[in-house]
Amino acid sequence: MIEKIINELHLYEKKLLDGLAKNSNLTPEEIAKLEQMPVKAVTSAAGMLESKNIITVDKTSTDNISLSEEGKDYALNGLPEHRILKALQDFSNEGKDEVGMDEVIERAKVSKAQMNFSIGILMRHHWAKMNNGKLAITDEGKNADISSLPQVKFLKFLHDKKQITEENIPEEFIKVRAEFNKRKDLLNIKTSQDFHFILNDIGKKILDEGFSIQNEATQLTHDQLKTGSWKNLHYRGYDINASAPKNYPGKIHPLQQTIEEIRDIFIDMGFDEAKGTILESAFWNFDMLFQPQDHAAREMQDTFYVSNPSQASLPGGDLVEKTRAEHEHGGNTGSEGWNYKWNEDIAKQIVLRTHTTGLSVRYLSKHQPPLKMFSVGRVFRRETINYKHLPEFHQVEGIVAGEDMSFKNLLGILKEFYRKLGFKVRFRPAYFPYTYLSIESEIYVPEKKSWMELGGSGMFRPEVLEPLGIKTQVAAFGLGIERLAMMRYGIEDIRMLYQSDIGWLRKLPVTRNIKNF
Ligand SMILES: N[C@@H](Cc1ccccc1)C(=O)O
Repeated sequence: MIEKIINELHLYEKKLLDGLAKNSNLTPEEIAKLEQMPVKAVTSAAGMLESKNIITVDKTSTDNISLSEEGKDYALNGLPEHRILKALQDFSNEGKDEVGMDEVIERAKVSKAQMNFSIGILMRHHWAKMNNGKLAITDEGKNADISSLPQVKFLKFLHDKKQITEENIPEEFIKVRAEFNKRKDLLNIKTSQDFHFILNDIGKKILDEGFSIQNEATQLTHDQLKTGSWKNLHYRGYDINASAPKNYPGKIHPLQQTIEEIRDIFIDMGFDEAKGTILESAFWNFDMLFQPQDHAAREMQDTFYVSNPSQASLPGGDLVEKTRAEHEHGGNTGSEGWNYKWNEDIAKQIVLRTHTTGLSVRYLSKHQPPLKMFSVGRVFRRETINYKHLPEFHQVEGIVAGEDMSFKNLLGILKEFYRKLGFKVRFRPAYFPYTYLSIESEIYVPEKKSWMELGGSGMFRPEVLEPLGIKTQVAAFGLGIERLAMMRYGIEDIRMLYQSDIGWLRKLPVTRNIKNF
């Protein structure tokens, strides 16, 4: 029985017992020195031994009392109430038994607050009374011997001693000591802990039995393995209950995770992925989308314009002239167009793309229907930042073009896409210069009790399709991604997606795909 206990003792436990065998009155620091181990190891080994009922740890805490800075000041210059009493005594000796407050304050060198606080004490001791707003000294006040007051003596005592433990305070000061407890900031009290280890019966038996202290092998060396000396080493047992540090494995950022899932969904639905650039000419970003050159979205306060490079080149062929025709008079579509003079220079401006829809028309300029294309990318708008707006965010853009493509098909595609992500959305009529019919998808946010816009879509207008030579219907959509990520991960503020505060990220599960969460 005892042997089993001894076998299970850790090195530091043995060392502690060994120390106690030499002298049972040692402090943790003394044992640490004697047994060559850290003090912390002594206290934690003591805890282990106590839990095994081998020793008892007797913890005593001692309060060490000393004067605070304020206390020291009072020890040297007197407590405020005593300084006031002294001032009143002096005034009385000069023949003045009633003195105005301000005069007393000045002579006693106390603050107004100290004065207010002291008046109560002076009256309680019957040293002074208030008389028409003046302080009047009493006979008791006149005869009081300040230097023999217990408060004065105790302060002086503490000042001379510098520090004293609670138990060693002399009898005569016990009452003032308690009184000082009620006065804030006079005393500093530091509590120190003392440990005393007492061997229990099992502890004594262990020492009678005796044990050897072998240093334990922690890391095996090449040599020990080669020579076979590892066979004779003493190994420390594993403590499977020991707490281990928390592990935070790397994981894909929720926004990236959402993007990858969206990609998977469109690829599953048979879409081809296209990629574009962040810098885009106004021609592709706006003009090709039949967005008039005086359209509000093109203003500086909505769009980031790039000054270097200052101009984009426009595509060759007749695309530019056809676009001019759409804007000026609607081309051959039967539309009137916007009825203004289209300016090539404005189309040459370079912007940080405000949407990914420019990419869709670029794609249509190179590919003929039937086709299904999607693209994920960053877009930029001069937005005021708040819980659902950022000046930079991601969109998933897409077009579906084909003979039988209809507006109903578009609704079906959108519905299916959101369903696959786990969302139910509603559609609201909307307006975009380049689509008709146009809709906006919205999702309900219970926390905000309101609907949040997720993105626009619609059927490209003839004015968009004619210059491209596209003869079929084209359904198009451009959907925000950050807001979807917000909803999926229960984030109330879109900014969290871009903050380096990783607290909330750590709590997320380490799954690549949480499609059916
Ligand atoms: N480009 C629009 C969305 C959209 C795309 C395609 C068609 C219609 C609307 C936006 O940024 O909000």
